[in-house]
Amino acid sequence: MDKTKVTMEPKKSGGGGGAFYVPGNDRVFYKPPEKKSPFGLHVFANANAKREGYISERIENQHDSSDYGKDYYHRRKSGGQYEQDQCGGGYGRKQSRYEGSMRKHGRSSDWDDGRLGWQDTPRHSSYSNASKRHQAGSAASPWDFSPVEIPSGYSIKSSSSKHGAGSHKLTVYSENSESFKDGEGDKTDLDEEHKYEIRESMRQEMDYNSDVAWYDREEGNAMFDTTDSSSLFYGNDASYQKKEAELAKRLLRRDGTKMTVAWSRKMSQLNADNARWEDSQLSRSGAVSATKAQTEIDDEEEHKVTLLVHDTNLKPPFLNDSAVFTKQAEPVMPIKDPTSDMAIISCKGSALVRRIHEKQNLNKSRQRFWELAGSKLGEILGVEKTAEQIGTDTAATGTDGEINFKEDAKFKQHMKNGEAVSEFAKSKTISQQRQCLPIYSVRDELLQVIRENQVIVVVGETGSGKTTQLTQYLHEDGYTVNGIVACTQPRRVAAMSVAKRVSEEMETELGEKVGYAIRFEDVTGPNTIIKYMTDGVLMRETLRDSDLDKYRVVVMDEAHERSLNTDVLLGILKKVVARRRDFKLIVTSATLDAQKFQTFFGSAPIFEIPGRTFPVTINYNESPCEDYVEAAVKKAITIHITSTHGDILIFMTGQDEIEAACYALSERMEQLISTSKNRVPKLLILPIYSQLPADLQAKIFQKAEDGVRKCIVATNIAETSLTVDGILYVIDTGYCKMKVYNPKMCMDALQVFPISQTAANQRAGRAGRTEPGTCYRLYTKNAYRNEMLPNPVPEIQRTNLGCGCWVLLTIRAA
Ligand SMILES: Nc1ncnc2c1ncn2[C@@H]1O[C@H](COP(=O)(O)OP(=O)(O)OP(=O)(O)O)[C@@H](O)[C@H]1O
Repeated sequence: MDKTKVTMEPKKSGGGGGAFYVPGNDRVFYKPPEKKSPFGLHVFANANAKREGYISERIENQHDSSDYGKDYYHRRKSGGQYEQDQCGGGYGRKQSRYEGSMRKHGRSSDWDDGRLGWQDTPRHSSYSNASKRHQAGSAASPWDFSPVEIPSGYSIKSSSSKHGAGSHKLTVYSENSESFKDGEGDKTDLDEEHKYEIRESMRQEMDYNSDVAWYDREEGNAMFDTTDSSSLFYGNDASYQKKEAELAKRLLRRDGTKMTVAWSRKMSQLNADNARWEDSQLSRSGAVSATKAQTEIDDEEEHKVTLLVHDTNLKPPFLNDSAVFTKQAEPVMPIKDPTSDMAIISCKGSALVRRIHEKQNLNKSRQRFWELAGSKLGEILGVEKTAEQIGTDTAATGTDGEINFKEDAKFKQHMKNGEAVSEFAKSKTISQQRQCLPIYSVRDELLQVIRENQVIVVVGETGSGKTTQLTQYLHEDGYTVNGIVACTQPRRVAAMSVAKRVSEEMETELGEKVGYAIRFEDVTGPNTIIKYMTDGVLMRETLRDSDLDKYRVVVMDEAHERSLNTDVLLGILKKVVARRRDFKLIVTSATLDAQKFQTFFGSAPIFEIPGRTFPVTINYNESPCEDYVEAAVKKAITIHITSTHGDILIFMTGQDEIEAACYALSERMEQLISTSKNRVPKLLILPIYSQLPADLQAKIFQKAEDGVRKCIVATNIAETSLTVDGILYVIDTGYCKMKVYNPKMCMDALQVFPISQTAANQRAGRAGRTEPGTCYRLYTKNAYRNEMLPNPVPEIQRTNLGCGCWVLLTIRAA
């Protein structure tokens, strides 16, 4: 008989764990202080004891352990059914179920073949695996019966080392065991021996496990549902198989394949997230006051670090409601009368724009739906990209595959030499054209005033030659011998186009004697003596060189626009003028509001340029128009049909309106061509706004084909300094977008407002530059006089000054 005697002794070592001592092998096994084990004696014993009414009997006899042992052994001997159930039935099944995990730990021996009754508690890892599996389906613990008070912690000694290290076990003999077939004497001896062994071992193990169960239950752990008769250790085979099937089903995907560990984790995470969301919803709704706190901390949790960031110190003061940084609670509205027709119409916006947007969005989504090229489906079906799509994709990509986002913003490569369109330009040489300008008649007086004064304010009508001629006169008068003559413009397109024109007049390459510098593009060289630039670029240069040493004269053009950069620059240049005696400043303005500049610079002389190149006829609407975009489109079509020649320039407020107007124009032209019996001349529709790529912006300066009329739809970037040869008609809607700072929201907002009278005159001035022109104002004369401000509200009064202040602080620090 292969028998191992096991005796139990009180624990020698402290702590919750115990030592397994195997005599003859002198090997001590540490038993970890586990709280529970589904494989140990306690479970087996408790489950069966409950079935047999053993526990109640045991409680009755707990003061007489020998009797209890006897009773137990007696029943073992006589209760055949019981023995069979334990050794060959229920437990056999249980053992086979967990065989894998046990063998993993090298416990394979003869007691592992299912014949033997029970075995010691598995190691921690197999325990934890099993517990994890059962927690999913179990609601209560098998230790849920009343616990018995017993001393905790015992060590177990094995009386035999026959099975080698690690094969210690408690043995219960089965009926078909060899020992039972031996003689009666042997049997009696064995009975006596096992009476003690079983009584002690059973009691100690059960006591230990009951103790564990007691503490475990207190902690809220539940491994097995004692109320569930189909629980694992109750031996209900059908329900066990059902649970197995459920578990297997849960580990399968919908397509029948097995779940990977990652997927299973994902599912668990998803379930956990859902549960957390439900908890938060419940607590928010007030249905529960708090959720149960997690008391168990697993290994992963231990490694997690929770960072608590207190935002009280990080919150910037301007986000703190208590700090007030402005005394002005209301935004400064650049509007004369908020109840006027124009103000109300500007708030309502254009109905045509809304209609077209809806239509375009619908078309776009349809187009996207059918557009297979470039998509995955397109690749599968072999749909190739069109040349246009490839061009768009690779336009900004350089030879090495790098993306150059600034490439599109460069004007120089797109600007071709201007071809004359008007009779004025065609019939006269450039020098003759220059001599026709109003400024030419006052050239000498002007130069004399400049020689005598350090700061001069020059006022003149649109097209009188301030921008293009003044710089050349200064060059001719010797101001470029030891310095550069700079001319600032509020807008990039103006700086670029004027530089181009002056380089043509001076018969030099753009970038040589005459150049321009705008954001992302510096077309100047070492020989540059006349430099056009945006006011923003000059302001940046003052950060590097506060005295602007390389400049001899600075012409601040279109100062009446009162952009933020212009106003800041005026302040900076005033100091430069004070520091440098050789420096000259000329401020040009299209309005008679020049006294302000005069005063600012300490009674600087104002020089007026009389007259204009060509007259401009102004036409007003008889009544206010509700939809100015619709009215502008109609007016353009009317001009196109009724007039013989001359290009059209329409002013809109922004990109969305421009796109809508271009769409409506092309749609109506198509209708016109298809319905008209007479031949309708072509209309070339050209949008221009600041966000448009430079190549498309440059198109407005190119001559259209013969017999084709250009119709430019622009924002106010075409309002000043721009000369497009051939423009005879200007359609002025009377509105523009302006940035206004809202102190309540602490943000700038871009809103549509009626323009000022000065701006209206500037718009009209885009016609009549190379031949007499007409301006159609889509508002009444009364509105011009009473609903428009005479001058625009300076940007410095209506926008956020954060950026300007930074610049000034930087200059002061430099
Ligand atoms: N690209 C061009 N093609 C043809 N003529 C041009 C061109 N640019 C300027 N001119 C001529 O030069 C004139 C003066 O233009 P300039 O821009 O200097 O006037 P301005 O007084 O600055 O006007 P504004 O204040 O409106 O900018 C124009 O009226 C026009 O006759």
